[in-house]
Amino acid sequence: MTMKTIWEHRSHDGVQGMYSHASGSAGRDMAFGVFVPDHAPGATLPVLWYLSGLTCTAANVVEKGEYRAACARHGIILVAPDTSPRGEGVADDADYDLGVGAGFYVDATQQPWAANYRMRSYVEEELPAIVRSQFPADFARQSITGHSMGGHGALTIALRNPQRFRSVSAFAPLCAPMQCSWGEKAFSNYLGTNRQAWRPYDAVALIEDGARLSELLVDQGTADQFLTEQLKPQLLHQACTQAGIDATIRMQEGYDHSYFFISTFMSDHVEWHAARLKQHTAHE
Ligand SMILES: N[C@@H](CCC(=O)N[C@@H](CS)C(=O)NCC(=O)O)C(=O)O
Repeated sequence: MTMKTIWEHRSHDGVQGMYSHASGSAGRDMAFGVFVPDHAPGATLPVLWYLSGLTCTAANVVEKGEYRAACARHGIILVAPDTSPRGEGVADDADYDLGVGAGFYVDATQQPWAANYRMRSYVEEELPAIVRSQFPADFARQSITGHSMGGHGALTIALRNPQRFRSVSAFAPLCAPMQCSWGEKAFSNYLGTNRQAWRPYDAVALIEDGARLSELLVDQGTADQFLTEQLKPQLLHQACTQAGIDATIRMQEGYDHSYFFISTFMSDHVEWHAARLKQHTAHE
């Protein structure tokens, strides 16, 4: 496996880089961002995964997420994957909510998507192996967060892999994609019409089916234009209450769906994860 450095810049007492590699899951080169705070020679640092939303590349959060000062303060590596395969020959759609920029963190089973749209395998398996081999990452200490479609990705990946992540949070996540038009459109195209096959990709359905976390943190703007039709935090709240999951869902007055909202609460999230990443567990 060869990783290429696209660029690196010193920033906030660390190095922000953009890298790429030939991905087996996506069948194309995939770019991803990594911020590594300064650290002692030989030391390894905990990892926070950040999954992005519709229309994003790995660059949006790197440019507008404002996470570096908090990550440097807490000694946390942040990894930002792309949201879909892209490039010549990759299936696409004219709409922004399907195809390139809209991978939904699923492994597609339907044509024409199945060949390249394997973002579940990419984010859960392939990219972690690369990060582990190329960066000073302590994989015993991982947390995950994301925005919108990426918040859906973070919640569902954490619910499916509770032993792997110390903590999960999200900014304006799609809480129940099976119950909104973005999710229904994506899942019927990528996964087919059998809704049972959608359930491993829906946070509320996963909780209804028995997946458990001890806690989660969500920030949601009240002026978010997608709140009512797509995001539906009340469904996550209900599911968590019934399942005994300690869900902190903070409605933030006047904030919209943009990176102006995300960057406002980013340091809160990094700090929340840092507190959990620093705790010692029984097997340490
Ligand atoms: N393009 C869509 C909105 C897509 C959108 O808001 N994407 C969010 C994630 S769901 C985003 O982060 N966009 C990129 C950015 O703001 O940098 C529209 O016109 O309604």
